[in-house]
Amino acid sequence: GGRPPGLPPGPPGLPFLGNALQLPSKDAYKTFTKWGKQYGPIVAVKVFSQSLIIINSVKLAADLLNKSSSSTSFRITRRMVQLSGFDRSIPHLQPTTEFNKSRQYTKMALGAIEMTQYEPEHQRRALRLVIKLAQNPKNIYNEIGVWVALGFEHIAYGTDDEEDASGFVEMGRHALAIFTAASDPMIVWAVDVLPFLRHFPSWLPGMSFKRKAREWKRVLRDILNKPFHHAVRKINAGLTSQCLISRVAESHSLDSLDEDDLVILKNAAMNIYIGGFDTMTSIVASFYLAMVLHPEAQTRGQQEVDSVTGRSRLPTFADRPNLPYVDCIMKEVMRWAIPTPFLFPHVQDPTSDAMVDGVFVPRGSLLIVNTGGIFEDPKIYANPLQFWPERFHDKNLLDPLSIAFGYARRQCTGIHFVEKRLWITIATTLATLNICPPTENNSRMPKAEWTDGPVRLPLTYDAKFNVRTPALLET
Ligand code: HEM
Repeated sequence: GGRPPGLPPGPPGLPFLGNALQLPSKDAYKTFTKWGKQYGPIVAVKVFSQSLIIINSVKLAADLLNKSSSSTSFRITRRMVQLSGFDRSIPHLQPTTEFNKSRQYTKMALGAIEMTQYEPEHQRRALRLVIKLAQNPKNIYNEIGVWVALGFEHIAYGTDDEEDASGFVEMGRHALAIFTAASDPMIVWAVDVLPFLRHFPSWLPGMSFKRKAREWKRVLRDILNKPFHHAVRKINAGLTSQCLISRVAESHSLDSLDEDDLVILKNAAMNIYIGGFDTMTSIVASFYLAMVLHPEAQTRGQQEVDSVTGRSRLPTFADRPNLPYVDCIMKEVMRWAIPTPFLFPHVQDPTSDAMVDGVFVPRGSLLIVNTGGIFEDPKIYANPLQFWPERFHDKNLLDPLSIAFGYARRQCTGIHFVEKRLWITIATTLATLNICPPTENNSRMPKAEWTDGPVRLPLTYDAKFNVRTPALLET
């Protein structure tokens, strides 16, 4: 059939399959950028019967996802997500009352005010990471990953680091791996394409998804319940520090929640706990990678921090107005190494088509913002592949943090957390460490390369973390 008027242009596809065979299996955002150059800032492709609208323009993204957010905040329904029970976690909830409630809960722990009250804890935890890296530079990823996980465990469930003997970090990682496999828009499970398969018994060939879904459900049940009950036991014994569960206990009393509210609360806590594992590990690891590769930026950052602290104390949030270059580094890391190069697709209301800025958006289309492509657009950022924090002295330049976290009512619930935790981690690192290549002769210089997928991480690399201000690490 012909294209409806107003449907954006795009690569021609095959009958039935549409553009399925052209869908990139690697570096999707680079293919989206290439299509953008070829067909314009908005591109339509079809995979089987599913329309994808790829947005390569900041203005169109805002018009579609902010201004028209009441009809563009849906999510795609994935069978594996439903079968395994992850459909009640925020990224997959449709914009319903449950969705609003769940986001309301996460705000009680991650809101702007809560994150400001949490500043002393952000400072303590940034210092803890720096000490860990100085002590054990052999396994950067593991140190950062465990540090990230324990940080969220504290915010969601009020646990102290020592308590992780309970194994919640491993449990969280396992649950996140499952969530990712079930949700990855580039992985097509047979049951997603041919939904009737779910009615077949699991012992038939090709039905392994059923067994998988059952196994995943068990993991999900543990991650929803075990840390939650641990928190409740501690609250009842009067032992917890402030966390999501304790805040809810104070404001509503946990006993007053009905069965359904309890499920919503457990899912919200779980979303706080594992929602930021990969993105946060990615951005922190990319910051250290940038420092290894760009000693000039590192030195400039260290000089700025030293000029404010006199090397006699650690930086604090009160210093932020006097540390503009630290802000530049944060923005540049987010731009250069965006963990989520194409957001998490929104979906146009499955019951109605839309016309936005003269663009026809068929009902149920996947709306994919190519953030990674926008961050590498030379018309916005000169020499985009270069890591160069100084570019952000220009106050008119698009702030990457203003679009990296997505749009309107689906905007990332972790945004205030990241803005605080990442900033203080950068400032504390500059104050205390020299990050160097792993060998003197630069023979094992890390590369600026990332894994593929909806959340990308820098490829593993080695670095040296030399302490430059030992007195500041003595706590
Ligand atoms: C550098 C770090 C992070 C980046 C780049 C990031 C990015 C994103 C993006 C692009 C989305 C999709 C927004 C949209 O659909 O418009 C998202 C959603 C989400 N993020 Fe983050 N995120 C980060 C950290 C975190 C953290 C720390 C948490 C929690 C502690 C978190 C929890 C969530 C949740 C629950 C959603 C789903 C929101 C919804 O569907 O309504 N993220 N994030």
